[in-house]
Amino acid sequence: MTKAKVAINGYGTIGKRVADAVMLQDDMEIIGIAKTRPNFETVMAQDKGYPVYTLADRVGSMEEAGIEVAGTVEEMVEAADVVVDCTPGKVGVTNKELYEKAGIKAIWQGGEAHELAGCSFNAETNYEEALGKDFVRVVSCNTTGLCRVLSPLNNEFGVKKARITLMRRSADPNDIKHGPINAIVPNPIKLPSHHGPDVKTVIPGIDVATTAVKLPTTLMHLHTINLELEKECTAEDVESILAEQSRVRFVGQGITSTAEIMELAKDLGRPRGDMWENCVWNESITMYEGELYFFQAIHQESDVIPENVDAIRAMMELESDGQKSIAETNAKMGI
Ligand SMILES: NC(=O)C1=CN([C@@H]2O[C@H](COP(=O)(O)OP(=O)(O)OC[C@H]3O[C@@H](n4cnc5c(N)ncnc54)[C@H](OP(=O)(O)O)[C@@H]3O)[C@@H](O)[C@H]2O)C=CC1
Ligand SMILES: O=C(OP(=O)(O)O)[C@H](O)COP(=O)(O)O
Repeated sequence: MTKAKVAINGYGTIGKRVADAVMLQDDMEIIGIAKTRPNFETVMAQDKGYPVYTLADRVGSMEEAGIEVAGTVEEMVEAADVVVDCTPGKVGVTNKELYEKAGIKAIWQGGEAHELAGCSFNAETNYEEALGKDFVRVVSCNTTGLCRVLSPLNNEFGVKKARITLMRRSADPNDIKHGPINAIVPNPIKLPSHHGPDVKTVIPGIDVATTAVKLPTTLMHLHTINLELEKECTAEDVESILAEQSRVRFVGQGITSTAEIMELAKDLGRPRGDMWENCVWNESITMYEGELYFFQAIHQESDVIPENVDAIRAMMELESDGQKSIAETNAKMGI
C-alpha cells in the first residue's frame, strides 16, 4: 500500500503527538517535521528519526546546534501529500498561501478560525464531510470533547438546548509563561465563549451556549453539561448511549478528580500519560426536573490526536467509512 505522506508544521504539544500517532498507522507516514528552534524537542524529533525542517532563515542556527536540517518548510510541504499545521494559534493562518502554492492538503487546529478551512471536523460527527477536502480544521480540545457527547445524544434524543460551563486548565504542564497561578479568571469575559459557536460549525443548528473560566491547573479541562432533550429518557438511557462511544471513557472507582485521571493514564502505560478519551463520571449522569446533567474531563494535550489521524484518512480518501477509520485509529493507538 502507498502510504499518505504527512508533514507536521509545528512540533509542540499537539504536533509531536500527531507525528507519533501517524507513525502507528499502516496507511500514512511522517516525511518531516518543522521546528523553528533547536531545543530538546528538536533533538528528540531527530533521535526518533523524523527529518527536521525549519524556516529558511533558521537553517544556520539549527546546524550550529548540531541538528541535521533536511531542508526548509517550503521543501517539506513540496514533498508531502498533506500537512498538519500545529503552529501556535493565529500563526497557522499565515501558512495558507504556502500550502496553496504547493498544491497540498492542509489540516489546521482549533486555534484557527473555522473560515480558514471552511470545514470543521470531529470524526464521530462529520467524518464524511471531510472526504477528499483540501482544507480541514480539527476543532479545539474542548470543542472536540463537546462534540463527542453532544452528537450521539442529539442523534438519539434530540438536544433542545445545551448550556455548558467549561472550567479550563490555564496552561499546559510544560508552559512556564501563562497563568493564573492563584486566581480564577472568567475567560472570555464577553459571553458566550467560542466553544458553543464552534460546536455549531460541526453540528449545524444545535442550540448550545458555553461559558468558560480559567483555573490555576495544568492537567485537564472539566465541563459541567446541562441538556434539555426532545425525547423523554432516563439517566440509564443516556449512560447506555455514552457507553457505546469508543472515545468516551467512564470514570469512577475512586477517581474523584482530574489528578486521579492523569494517574490512571500513566498506570495504563499511555505515551506521555495521555488520555485520548473524554472522561465522563457516569455516577454524575442525572435527570433532574426533566433536564440532564453530567461532568466530564478533557485532556487538552491529547484528545484531538486521534481526530487528526481520522481527518488525514478522510481528506486522503484512504477510508470512506468514518466508523471504520475511527476503529482503525483506535486499534493502532490503543484506545
Ligand atoms: N495545547 C493544547 O492544549 C491544544 C492546542 N490546540 C491547538 O493546536 C495548535 C498548536 O498548539 P500547541 O501544540 O499547544 O502549541 P505549542 O506552542 O506547544 O507548539 C507550537 C509549535 O509550533 C512551532 N512554531 C512556532 N512558530 C512557528 C512558525 N512561525 N512556523 C513553524 N512553526 C512554528 C513551535 O516551534 P518552536 O518551539 O521551534 O518555535 C512549536 O513547535 C493551536 O492552534 C492550539 O490552539 C488544540 C487542542 C489543544
Ligand atoms: O484548544 C484548547 O482550548 P479551547 O478548546 O478552550 O480553545 C487548548 O486547551 C488550547 O487552549 P489555550 O488557548 O488556552 O492554550
